[in-house]
Amino acid sequence: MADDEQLPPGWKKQLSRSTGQHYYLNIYTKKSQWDVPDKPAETAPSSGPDQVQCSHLLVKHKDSRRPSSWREEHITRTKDEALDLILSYREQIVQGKASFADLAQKYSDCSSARRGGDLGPFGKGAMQKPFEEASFALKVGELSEPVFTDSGVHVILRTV
Ligand SMILES: O=C(CCc1ccccc1)N[C@H](Cc1nc2ccccc2[nH]1)C(=O)O
Repeated sequence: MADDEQLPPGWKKQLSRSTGQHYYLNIYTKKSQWDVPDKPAETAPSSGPDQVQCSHLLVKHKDSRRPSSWREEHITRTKDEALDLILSYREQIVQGKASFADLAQKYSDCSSARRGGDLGPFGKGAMQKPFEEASFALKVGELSEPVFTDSGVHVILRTV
């Protein structure tokens, strides 16, 4: 049975009062495990990447923060109509009938349209919260569900 001194750094051997079995406590995260640890205790739960890179397709509506874009000087569609458009674009992308970059370039109401929707790398605090939370929740290559911000309705593709 490994004693504390033989354990990798950051672990403490404990005795379970309920089962009489030994378990191992990570002294940093306070997480415990039954198996004898074979590597140093992680010092903090992994908090994910500092930055992500995403492309997005934005459809604005009459209640958007700035209901104007390179495509349309005065945007009058409703939020529901914007959502319907985003869902139709998303469906075309999922079915492989069009590429994300093509549709963003043609239809996005954001100036990033000229780059196929690419926003470049960004960290936390750079974008409106709903957009940030959706972006950081995506895996690389994953497409978001519709995301609502003050700018309008987005679909987001995480690229890096
Ligand atoms: O704020 C911008 C520029 C965004 C941008 C960032 C980096 C590179 C290129 C563009 N455009 C807004 C529309 C808009 N609102 C957004 C909210 C979150 C992410 C991208 C967004 N785009 C607008 O045009 O009203």
